[in-house]
Amino acid sequence: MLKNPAAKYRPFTPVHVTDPTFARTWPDQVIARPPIWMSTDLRDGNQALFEPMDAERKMRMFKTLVAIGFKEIEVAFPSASQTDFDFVRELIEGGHIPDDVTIEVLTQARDHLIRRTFESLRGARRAIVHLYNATAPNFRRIVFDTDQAGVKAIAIEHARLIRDCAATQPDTEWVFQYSPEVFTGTELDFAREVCDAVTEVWQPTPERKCIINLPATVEMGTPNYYADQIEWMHTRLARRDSIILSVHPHNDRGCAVAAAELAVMAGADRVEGCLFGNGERTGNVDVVTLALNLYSQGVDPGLDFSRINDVARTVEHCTQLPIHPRHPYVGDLVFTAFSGSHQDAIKKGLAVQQADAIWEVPYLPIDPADVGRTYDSIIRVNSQSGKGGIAYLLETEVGLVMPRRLQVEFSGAVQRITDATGGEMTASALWQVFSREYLEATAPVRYVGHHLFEAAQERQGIALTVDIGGATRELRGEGNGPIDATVDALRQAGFDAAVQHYEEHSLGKGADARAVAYVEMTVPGRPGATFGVGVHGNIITASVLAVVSGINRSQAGAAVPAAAQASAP
Ligand SMILES: CC(=O)SCCNC(=O)CCNC(=O)[C@H](O)C(C)(C)COP(=O)(O)OP(=O)(O)OC[C@H]1O[C@@H](n2cnc3c(N)ncnc32)[C@H](O)[C@@H]1OP(=O)(O)O
Ligand SMILES: CC(C)C(=O)C(=O)O
Ligand SMILES: [Mg+2]
Repeated sequence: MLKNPAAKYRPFTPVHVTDPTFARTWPDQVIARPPIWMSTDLRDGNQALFEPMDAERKMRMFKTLVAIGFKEIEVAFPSASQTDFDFVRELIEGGHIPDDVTIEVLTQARDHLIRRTFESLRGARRAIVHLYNATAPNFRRIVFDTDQAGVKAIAIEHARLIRDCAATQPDTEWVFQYSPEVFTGTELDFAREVCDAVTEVWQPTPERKCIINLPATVEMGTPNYYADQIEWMHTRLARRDSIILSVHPHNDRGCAVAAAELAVMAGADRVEGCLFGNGERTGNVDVVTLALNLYSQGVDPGLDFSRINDVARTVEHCTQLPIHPRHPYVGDLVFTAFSGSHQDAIKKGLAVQQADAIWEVPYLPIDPADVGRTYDSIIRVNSQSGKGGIAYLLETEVGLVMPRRLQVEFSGAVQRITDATGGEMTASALWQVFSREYLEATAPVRYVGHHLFEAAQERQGIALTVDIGGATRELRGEGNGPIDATVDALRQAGFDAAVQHYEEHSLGKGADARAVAYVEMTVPGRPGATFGVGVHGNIITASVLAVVSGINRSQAGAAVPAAAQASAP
């Protein structure tokens, strides 16, 4: 890279420098309704592929665009190839175009290409013929080897030919569209001069409008510059009431979505783009993001992405290009949170969100369900996660509703693993860790069985059979309930502890339902509390197991008590 890029690159010239009388109003505008959408997936998107779509892919893309709700679809550059020409014929002759959908085709400003274009459209009910020629200074000089008058003459001459060709096919309702290619790099007054000259030929009326499309063929400046250019044209074009003002942003600087939104605020009526931003180089503007941005503001975009994954798979099939996992609204990871505080907020948000209320779940700009995504993969657990995500996954996938302090305790165990492995943990991996940590600890005490009996003064008695260090022991205890009695029995073997908190709930439903019991225990002489967990088909057994689990966990690293050793055979 150059130390002094100014030696090679020119900065963009702001509109107010070339026209000091210009006073922008777009920053105060709010987009309250959608623009007219035009999909150019089958033209600009198609011309940018390693392998342009074949007939099957084109038809599949066309039907998908129709199903989404596009009413204007640029279907081909018919004079470019037989495939494109045949596709237009197939759409018309095969009756594939719904009455409320208008097809559009592109042509260069060259006689034989225009004539071939009209041939492809024979029999169409309604069609938009899109004429373009580059108007920017470097194109005038390098591509056309001409001056302003020369490129203006090309536009006028071929606008006339289009008008005349259309007159020979009067059964079709024609709409004309003109694009001064590389509008973003064209002197504004010259762009206006050429557009005015074209509309002078076409003589549009408020009832039969033509389309003037102002492409950011190459995105050259910040989106506010594009908005200024659009507002300048919007307020200065001749026959404005007879023009649908269209924009066509590309994404060279990564700002196409912003440019399109600001352009609509600046007076554009229509936006051309592609699904998920396919298109030349860095792509055309992503119409899906634009539409769902509107949706997230409470504005119906008029395009239906309620099955966005299906649309994504179709686009990937047709373009043979992958969609990035972080692509807005559609990427595999965009409704996923890895970091702990995000997971915690999402979990809390989802818990309180009412189905018919204003969406307020933190970190998720829209409800994933609205675009056919599920909550399943929202929360994932890795080394950046905290207790919230872990608890959410175990609750939704396994049915475990952990007490809050257990969540904190268990997240430490998970953290040690994710720190060591660096990887993600699925719900089933978390359950394995949980089982190992709480349910499978059998030392120093392994539960063998128990039976309850009534002790004196209506107290609960327990005969608890355990294995300690390989020796089977029967411990007897009493208490005001089974848990208290189990604690008492284990005390006989030297395992002293007190239960501070107890919770139990069912795991699963119906005949297969089991109970899960959580006990929080303290041990004399040891700081803090420890959890024990038991899972069993019988709720009492689950509680007894929870106490044994708590004893084992609280004994980790401690010497086996003398009472336990003394009585071992
Ligand atoms: C910004 C855009 O996306 S514009 C759309 C671009 N899309 C495509 O080009 C895809 C389809 N294109 C094609 O199949 C071919 O390029 C065709 C059929 C249009 C033309 O093919 P060819 O005649 O062989 O020309 P080629 O592909 O080399 O294009 C360059 C020629 O087009 C001319 N040209 C470029 N744009 C225009 C225009 N809008 N109007 C008139 N001529 C133009 C150039 O001056 C050049 O002419 P030259 O050969 O006399 O120097
Ligand atoms: C043909 C025109 C509209 C185009 O695709 C562009 O300028 O990007
Ligand atoms: Mg383009």
